[in-house]
This record gives sequence, C-alpha cells and structure tokens, in this order.
Amino acid sequence: SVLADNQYAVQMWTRNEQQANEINCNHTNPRFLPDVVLSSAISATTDMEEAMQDAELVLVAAPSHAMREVVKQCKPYYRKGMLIVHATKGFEPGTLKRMSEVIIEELPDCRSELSVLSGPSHAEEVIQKSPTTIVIASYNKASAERTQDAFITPYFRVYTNPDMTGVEVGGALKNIIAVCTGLANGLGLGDNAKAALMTRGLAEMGRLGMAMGAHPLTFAGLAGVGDLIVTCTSQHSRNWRAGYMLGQGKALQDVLSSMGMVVEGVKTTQAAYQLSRLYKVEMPITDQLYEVLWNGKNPKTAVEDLMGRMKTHEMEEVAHNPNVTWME
Ligand SMILES: NC(=O)c1ccc[n+]([C@@H]2O[C@H](COP(=O)([O-])OP(=O)(O)OC[C@H]3O[C@@H](n4cnc5c(N)ncnc54)[C@H](O)[C@@H]3O)[C@@H](O)[C@H]2O)c1
Ligand SMILES: O=P(O)(O)OC[C@H](O)CO
Repeated sequence: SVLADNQYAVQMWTRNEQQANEINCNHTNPRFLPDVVLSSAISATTDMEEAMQDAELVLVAAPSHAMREVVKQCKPYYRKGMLIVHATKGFEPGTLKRMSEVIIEELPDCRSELSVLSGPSHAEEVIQKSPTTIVIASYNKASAERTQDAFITPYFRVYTNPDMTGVEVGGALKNIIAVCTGLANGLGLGDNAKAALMTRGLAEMGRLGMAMGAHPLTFAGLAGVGDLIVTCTSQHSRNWRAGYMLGQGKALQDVLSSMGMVVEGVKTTQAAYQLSRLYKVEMPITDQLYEVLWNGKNPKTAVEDLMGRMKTHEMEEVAHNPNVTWME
C-alpha cells in the first residue's frame, strides 16, 4: 500500500488463488486485513514469473521458516540490479542464519542491492496511514537510499542504517520479549514486571547482537527499543497475544492454531537459545521462555527463577570500566 501510494504499480505474489482473486476482483484481503479497501494499483498473482517480470524492487515478507523456499522460487526471475528488500523478523530454523544471509546464499549477486526494512510497524496501522517510522539497513549506501526513496511518504518516515546485522537481530529478538510481556500480563503481573522484562530484555538483545557483530546504538533505535515498545504494548501484536494466552494457561499448540498467523517469537526463542550458547552470551529471559515453550516449564516457576538469580551489576560494562570508580 505504501508503494502504491508512491505511484508504483504493485504486483503481489501469493500461493493462494482465492486470495489473489479477492485482491484483483474486490481489492480486499479479508483474512489478513478485514474492512480495508486496497489501492487499485495493487494486483495479485500466483505466478512468480508474472509477479517479477518487470519488477524494479522486490519486497519479500515470507515468515522466516519459509524465506529460503520463497527466494528459491524467485531465483529464475531475478535480474541483477533489482532492489531486494526483506521485512522478515526471525532466523532460519536449524542454520540460525539471518534472513539476509539466507537471501545472499540463494541470490549471491544481490548483495549490494539487498536491504532489510524493520522497526515499529504493525500492518493494521500502516494501512490506515497512521504515522509510522521505520529503518532500512543495507551494506550499500546507494541501495539504502534508493529503497528509502521508494518507501518514504508523509505518513511512513524511513531512516537508513548501515548496520544490517543489528537491524535484523533487533527485529527478531524483540518478539521473544513481546511473548514474555504477554505471558506476564496473562499471569496477572503488573506494569513493573512488564518494564523489567522490556529493559532487561533489551540488555540481552544488545548482548547477543554485539557478539554477532552489531553496533550497540542500533538497539537504541527503531529496530531495537522502538520495535520492542510497540510489540510489547500493542493490541495488534501476535507475539504479545500468544504470550497472554499462554499466561492464562492455554497450551502452546492451541494458541498457535487459534492465531492463524505467524508468531515468529516462538521459533526465534529456540534460535536465540542456540545462538546464546554458540556466542557464549547470557540470556536469562530467553532461557526461561525457552524452557516454558519447549520443555513445558510452569511460567510461574520461570518468573521465580528469574527473580531468584544471583545478584549482579546492572551494566557490567559500566561496573568494570576503569574510568568509573565507586566511592569508598
Ligand atoms: N504483520 C505485521 O504487522 C508485520 C510488520 C513487520 C514485519 N512483519 C514480519 O513479516 C513476516 C510475515 O508476517 P505476516 O504478518 O505477514 O504473517 P502472516 O502469518 O499474517 O502471513 C504470512 C503469509 O505468508 C504465507 N506463507 C507462509 N508460508 C509460506 C510458504 N512456505 N510459501 C509461501 N507463502 C507462505 C502465508 O500463507 C501468509 O499469506 C514476519 O517475519 C513478521 O515478523 C510483520
Ligand atoms: O504482530 P507481531 O507481534 O508479529 O509484530 C509485528 C511487527 O513486528 C511489529 O513491528
């Protein structure tokens, strides 16, 4: 819709014939965005060749577990010079790769034209043209700026950032903390607990991100704290809602099937748990959510175990900084 507002003819690809017909005939997409009329500049097809044949820019928003499969389908129709943008927040299950790494493996020639679009941006609000800010990260400045120009509108403000790793890691990890804050609300815990999870969650997002090569300041930006705030507090968040239902005692499988849409935070918790061991980074909140989601731990016990951890400094970097001294 943003691209259509910027005068692009938009061709959507979907594997669902009925959805394509609905978009072409009625300009609606009722399962995903009920009560919304789409621009007539948007059409849909189930034929990838048709979708990509005249494309200047390809935006991929497949769930993280399906990214490789979808990019493989794009491959025969890819042309050098096309801008490739992804908006997916997660890691590839099993390989633990970031989405840009998966895309570059499948389309090695696209590296300098590849960007990630991330930040606090629930589709339900973007479609209403409610003011939204996002960030585009790319290895290449010119590609970041071309992509920024393609998306920027008076209601959709786009920033650029050269830190691809930080933007991708921030966008993926915030979903873990959103599931946790939903869980806390479902358990009846208060705002103090929510603020604690968001703040200490941001600390562990930054720790893993930096170990993976990200710039620490990216976590203070839109793809870090910005997306963390919206996902932990918005009525639109699927990750928060999934956590809330778990906190109310529903089983994970029932929660996921009732949602009918991807809840990236569940698989991302497993990936982050594995990455934290690979990079030797402490992620106590992620560890507890992993035990709840994947090993059936009682969430109340998980909260007790988090609160009962050995006492420590708030920021190791500050406490052990030789320029910062304690008074005797
Ligand atoms: N919804 C948002 O507001 C929003 C905002 C920013 C980023 N994202 C990210 O975008 C990604 C997708 O989220 P969403 O909200 O569109 O999810 P969704 O569950 O609403 O839609 C996912 C779509 O992908 C399709 N799909 C699933 N597996 C597929 C496969 N193997 N091949 C082809 N198509 C497949 C589904 O049929 C569905 O149409 C996620 O990583 C999410 O974090 C979502
Ligand atoms: O609905 P969620 O929880 O998947 O969040 C969607 C977007 O990532 C918000 O920026």
